[in-house]
Amino acid sequence: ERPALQKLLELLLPNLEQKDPRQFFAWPVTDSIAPNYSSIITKPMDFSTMKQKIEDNQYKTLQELTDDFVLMCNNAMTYNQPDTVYYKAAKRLLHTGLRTLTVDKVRPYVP
Ligand SMILES: NC(=O)c1ccc2nc(N)sc2c1
Repeated sequence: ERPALQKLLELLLPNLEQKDPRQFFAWPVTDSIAPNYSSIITKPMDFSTMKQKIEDNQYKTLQELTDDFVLMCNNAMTYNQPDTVYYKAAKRLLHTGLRTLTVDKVRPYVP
């Protein structure tokens, strides 16, 4: 049986993945493409892992998925230097992705 939250997350994830057209965040980063990655980044995260966690019903709230999304972006801004395509893509993804995940609480709706 698929809980309502799981269905919502299955709808949201593709929207976030589309914001990463170069698929820098699609799969776990390997030490072969990123030297010493596993010794620098203690909690790796990527979209394929997030998808598996959704399917395994491991997210109990939207905030938990949001936390993994932020972790994924911050990892890239930790490992990669600011002048790299990876850092710049992570910074942009973080901001555009958070708009999708965060209902706009700043300006309450005035009917
Ligand atoms: N998500 C990342 O931090 C990331 C992704 C891909 C990639 N390819 C490299 N040669 S370094 C690198 C870092």
